Amino acid sequence: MAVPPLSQGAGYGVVIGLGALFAIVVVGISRSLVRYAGISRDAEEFSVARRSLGTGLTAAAVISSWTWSTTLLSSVSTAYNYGVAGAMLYASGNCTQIVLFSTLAIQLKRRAPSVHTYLELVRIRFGTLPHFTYIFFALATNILVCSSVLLGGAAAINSITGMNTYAALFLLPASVVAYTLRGGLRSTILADYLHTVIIFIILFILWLRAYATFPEIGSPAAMYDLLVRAQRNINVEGNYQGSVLTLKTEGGQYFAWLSALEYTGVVFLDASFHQKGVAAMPEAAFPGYLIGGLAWFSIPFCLATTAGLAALALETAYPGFPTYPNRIPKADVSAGLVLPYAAQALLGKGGSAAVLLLMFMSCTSAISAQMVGVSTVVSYDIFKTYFRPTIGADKLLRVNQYVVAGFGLFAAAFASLLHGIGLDLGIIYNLTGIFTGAGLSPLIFIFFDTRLHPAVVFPGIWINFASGVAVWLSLAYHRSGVVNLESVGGVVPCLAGCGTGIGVGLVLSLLSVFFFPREFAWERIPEILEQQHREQVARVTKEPVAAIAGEGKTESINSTDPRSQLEIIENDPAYNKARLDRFFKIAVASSLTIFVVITIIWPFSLYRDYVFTRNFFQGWVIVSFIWAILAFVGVGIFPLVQGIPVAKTILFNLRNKVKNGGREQGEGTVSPGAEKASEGQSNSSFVA
Ligand SMILES: NC(N)=O
Repeated sequence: MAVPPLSQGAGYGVVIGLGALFAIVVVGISRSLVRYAGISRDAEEFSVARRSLGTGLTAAAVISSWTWSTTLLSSVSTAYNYGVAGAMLYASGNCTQIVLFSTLAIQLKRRAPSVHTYLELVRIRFGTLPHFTYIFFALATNILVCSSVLLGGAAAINSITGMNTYAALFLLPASVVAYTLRGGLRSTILADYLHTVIIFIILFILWLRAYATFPEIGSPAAMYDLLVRAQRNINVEGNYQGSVLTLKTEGGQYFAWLSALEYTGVVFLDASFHQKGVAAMPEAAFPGYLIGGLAWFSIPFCLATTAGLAALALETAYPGFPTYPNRIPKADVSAGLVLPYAAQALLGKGGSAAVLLLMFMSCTSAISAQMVGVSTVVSYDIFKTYFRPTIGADKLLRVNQYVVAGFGLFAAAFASLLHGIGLDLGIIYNLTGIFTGAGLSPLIFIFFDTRLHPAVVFPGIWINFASGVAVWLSLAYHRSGVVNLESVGGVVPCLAGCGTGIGVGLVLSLLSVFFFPREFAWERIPEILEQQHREQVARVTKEPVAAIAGEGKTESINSTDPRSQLEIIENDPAYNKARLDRFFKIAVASSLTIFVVITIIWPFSLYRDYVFTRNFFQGWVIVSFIWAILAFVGVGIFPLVQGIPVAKTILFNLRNKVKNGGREQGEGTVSPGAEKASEGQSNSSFVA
């Protein structure tokens, strides 16, 4: 590994200092919203932001919770491995599941608008064992995601500053816990927004440096020439003519399909994505996911087309490249270090500092979303459901907070364990699908079909999982003659294992739907909720169910209870059935179109015996930059514009406070004059 360009002090300074600064800023904004914009603090606000997010913040939340350190590091490594195709295929393989997810978000609003997590829907439909099965796979997904985010981030920080990897693994989550504890979903989204803006700014700087001002490159045409020259030492196995300038890539395709499948599993099973769908207003869910997904595409596409190709062009040609005159060692590529090396070559210490910032931003924004997701699952799906069914909103908020702190510690310890046994970002990235594939097919049927048999969920998902593991390990052994970290982390065995889990689940689901249907009526949800609630209370209080029923349901209802949410939502015109049906149709049509265009037509129309010409390459690079600019408008500027009414409300109330000599009108008070502004709350993405 090359000598770290920055000091350890810089590493600790960013991770601890910037962490503290972010915590202060975000807690400050969060307090202002409570004091001056009428936002209250309880479990409902903590977990689903009162289901009030507008389009802008939903989009910002989606892009930032999908922009992991893994995204930045792996996309650049993939471009380094497979050339221009790697950048494009990383982006396309990981983008469309976000857009496709918008259909699940709307469907949940149409069919089960009162739930906080999709796991509640599983329980309503199938009961306890299927519920626990999905809780297991949902939490496994969160743990794998956090591990890969932390492992990639800590490895990069270690290579840039020499900071101890274990220290980075523990300090990165620590700074997130502070503001997540305080504000829950809304404050993590506000922090995410700030992170995303900074990530885009650094992306623009890198692109402009590589393609406009860097003396060794300086233009897309010069990059092309350097790549052609570098090609003399490079033969990418499986690429047309071994070229880094073709989209015909076998290895890149395997990688893209592994990404598409395993990360569809991640997005659909990870409670934090559903949570943002739940938190979005009905009219904001689809456009929020659409803008977020398309904007996200630009980050790996533009970044990898810049840094991944710059690394290929410079590593053996430019003495300022950290590994010059050698190619980057394989282990460093797998650990995700191509991005820090390229940034250092392009911008010197400034580039290393930029990547350090990128790592901090992307790790903390992803981890905060994961923390809120996990805390919501543990508090609502485990604690409230099985231990304290009548718990109030305030007490549930406490549980949420304990879980946030506990999960932060657990994630750091687990990632340290993986680091200790030699698992790096590349291996975790590949094997994630073994865990996320098993539950994917049944989940799609749970959302979109009413005939699934409970046995397909339990024990069905365990059968899918066991089949996936068997195929994965056998193929690893068959290809390498040995089962070790290297063989089980290979793309092909992992793709086969993930595909098997999904495929077996699909076959079982179809068999059940066509031959053993178990009809479910969505209209029965209120009745089932009531019955399940009575059973939970009876189990905890050890009273007969009939006695609980005699108490009358309102006595044990509070704002965290899906039954009360159902009543609120039923009276909300935003949840009008015809309106939701229309959103659903638009979401299905648009997301399928985007899937077909971005994942099938675009890459496969160019999957031919073709090496980019200089002109084509220039156009390609310019498109990557324009896409990033449009994305910034969507997720950087649009949320700000939508937030203006709430900013006005806060300023109005602050001014009143100053006029009244520091006396407040009361916490959460919105003055009459400002009410007009806060009417925009439902449209305003900063509160809303
Ligand atoms: N978020 C991903 N898959 O990079």
